[in-house]
Amino acid sequence: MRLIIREDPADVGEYIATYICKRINDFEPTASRPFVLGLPTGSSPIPTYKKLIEFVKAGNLSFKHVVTFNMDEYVGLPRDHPESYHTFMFREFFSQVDIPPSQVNILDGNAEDLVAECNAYEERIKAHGGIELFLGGIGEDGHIAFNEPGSSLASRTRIKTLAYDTILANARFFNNDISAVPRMALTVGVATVLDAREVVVVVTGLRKSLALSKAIEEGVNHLVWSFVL
Ligand SMILES: N[C@@H]1[C@@H](O)[C@H](O)[C@@H](COP(=O)(O)O)O[C@@H]1O
Repeated sequence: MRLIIREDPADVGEYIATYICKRINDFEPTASRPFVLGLPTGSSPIPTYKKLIEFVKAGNLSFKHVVTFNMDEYVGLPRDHPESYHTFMFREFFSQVDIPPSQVNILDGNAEDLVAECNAYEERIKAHGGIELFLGGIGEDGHIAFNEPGSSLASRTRIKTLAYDTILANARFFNNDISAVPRMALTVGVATVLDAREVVVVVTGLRKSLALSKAIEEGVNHLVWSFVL
């Protein structure tokens, strides 16, 4: 694991976006050999998305041959709800870069059979040869994607009930109305993330300092995310 410290969220975004840009360009993706990129939602990756958009607009990066897999999605929230992760991703990123929508993969939290949806997602990742680089964020309680504390390190894409702390933290996106926050989500598992050839986790803000210190200073642990990364 490498810990890279930058001055503020904008610098973090610039560093990560520059890194992802280089990884994609060095990979020289084509239609038959696309770059497979895992992506998160949340406020932490927004500066990275902003920079990546700038690189695309400046002609230094293209998502034409990139296939993306998002980490998670709420269960039962309409796809066009302003806080669904579908809406978030298209608003903050996909609509502003040249990625063909057919190359975007996001879990469907309204699928009739949620278990089948999760299993099919794992299969789709496998069919693409696995994820080259998984960008992730963490919650204040140390979760990655929606793998709440206690999630198995061997976990795969599945349905998860959100921890109360996560519901509280995410209420800020639902007019601070706790009852409006979905109780369940579909999420890639810890093992799904770890299978990626490279994982980059963006951690910004004082609220994440305890989770980060545990990741850096303590051992591998299923109670606080990705300590394995
Ligand atoms: N499921 C998402 C996580 O994937 C994300 O990492 C976390 C942190 O969000 P933020 O970056 O806004 O702190 O929020 C949600 O719980």
